[in-house]
Amino acid sequence: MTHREAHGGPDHRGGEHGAGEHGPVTIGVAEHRTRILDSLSPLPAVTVPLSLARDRVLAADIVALVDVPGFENSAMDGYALRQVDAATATREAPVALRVVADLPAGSAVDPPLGAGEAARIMTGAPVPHDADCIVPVEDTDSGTGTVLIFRAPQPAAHIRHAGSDVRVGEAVLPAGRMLGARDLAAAAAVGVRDLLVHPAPRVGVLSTGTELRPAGESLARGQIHDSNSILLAAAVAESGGIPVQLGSVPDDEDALRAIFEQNAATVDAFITSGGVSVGAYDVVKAVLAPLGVWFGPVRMQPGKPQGFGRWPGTGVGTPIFALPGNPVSVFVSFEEFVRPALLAMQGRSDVQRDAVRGVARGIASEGWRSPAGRAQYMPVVAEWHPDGTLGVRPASSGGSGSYLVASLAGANALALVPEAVTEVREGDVVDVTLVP
Ligand SMILES: Nc1nc2c(c(=O)[nH]1)N[C@H]1C(S)=C(S)[C@@H](COP(=O)(O)OP(=O)(O)OC[C@H]3O[C@@H](n4cnc5c(N)ncnc54)[C@H](O)[C@@H]3O)O[C@H]1N2
Ligand code: MOO
Repeated sequence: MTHREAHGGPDHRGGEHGAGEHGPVTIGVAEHRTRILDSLSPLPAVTVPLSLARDRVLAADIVALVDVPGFENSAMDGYALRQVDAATATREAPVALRVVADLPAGSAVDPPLGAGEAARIMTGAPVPHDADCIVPVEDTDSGTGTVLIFRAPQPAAHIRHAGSDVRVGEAVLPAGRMLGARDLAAAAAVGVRDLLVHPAPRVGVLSTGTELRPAGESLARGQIHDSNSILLAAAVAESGGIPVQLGSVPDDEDALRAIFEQNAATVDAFITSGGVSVGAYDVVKAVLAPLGVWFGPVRMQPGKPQGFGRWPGTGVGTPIFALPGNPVSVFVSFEEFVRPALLAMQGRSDVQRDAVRGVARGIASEGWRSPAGRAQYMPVVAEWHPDGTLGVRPASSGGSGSYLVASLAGANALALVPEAVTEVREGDVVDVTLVP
């Protein structure tokens, strides 16, 4: 089956200085993200115990401090013996050997074995130097004084050799790796206790708006529940950061300034929402723009008004992501700018999610519209169809409306409609990013 690419309308405008519907639009999504990433470095590495290293990124290569296995040991519960002593053994004509030692895992004993002698041995116990094979207990009568061997062993059977997994000094984990369960197990096995990693960024999350009330509180006319700080804190945690809830401030410049001042020394970044557009009460912009924080429209929908810069302080200052107030805009902005930035601060190089190809399906015949000259991020439901294609349809009949916060929860992906494309029709192919 072939599908059309989603297509541009006659009025499409792209390019560095294309115009959106509401005045000049001068910067694209990729350029804004690149500027952010270029201005950030991984947080200085710290030493942590293995128990605190999961999901952290290694800042230095790990090499083995010990051989793994550290010594020749048995792969089976059974008997350690000399292979020549049991070379003729069959079930009909078993070989009898004298059991001269009993070796559980952890035993330090190295019993001498003479001709016709065996040691009972458990999985993981060191193989006596005089033995050259293990006979599994299933091939014996399990005797403790004398044992009958029912099957001739192969040379070196069931022995795990020292260093056969990794040798002292060999590379085990490279710097830059995000540590998962298997990595931590490997580090522990090769003798490492503490690791040098990039720490989790502490991220101050702040909502702005006099209309905001905490979740669950009753609302007077004009008031809404603050959902952005809830979304952002959870998204920070999902991205490996430590959210620090700084609450919500009314549209008051002094109150906002005080929050930045009080917290700049103890967080690695701030994320604000609201107050960045062109309204009369856009306090975030009012407080930060004079300090050199960049504000401007990005060619995207939703998420057009963006700010990024630093709160001045020690060193280069504390990065601030000033996101627009609309909840869907907040989510899309986090995905496109903040998440990559937080991953980069953690030392990750793979900071963007992979896109997959989807096919617009089950959408009204007129399709969905996308603004000319802005990349559209449409919250969609993406699901596999029996023909093997990934079907994609908007999660809400309201499309990419940036206030549709409840419907956003029903999406499992964002469809990316390029700047030049003004309409997506049934059957069109679109890029899709699956989101948590
Ligand atoms: N004349 C213009 N008006 C607007 C423009 C424009 O270009 N010209 N852009 C629109 C776009 S696009 C967006 S996005 C918003 C961004 O505005 P702000 O960042 O200044 O955000 P606010 O005005 O403070 O809030 C917008 C919207 O979001 C709601 N909100 C705010 N904070 C929260 C929160 N914590 N939880 C839930 N909802 C929140 C707020 O009540 C507003 O409804 O500007 C457009 N206007
Ligand atoms: O760009 Mo605004 O973020 O659409 O609602």
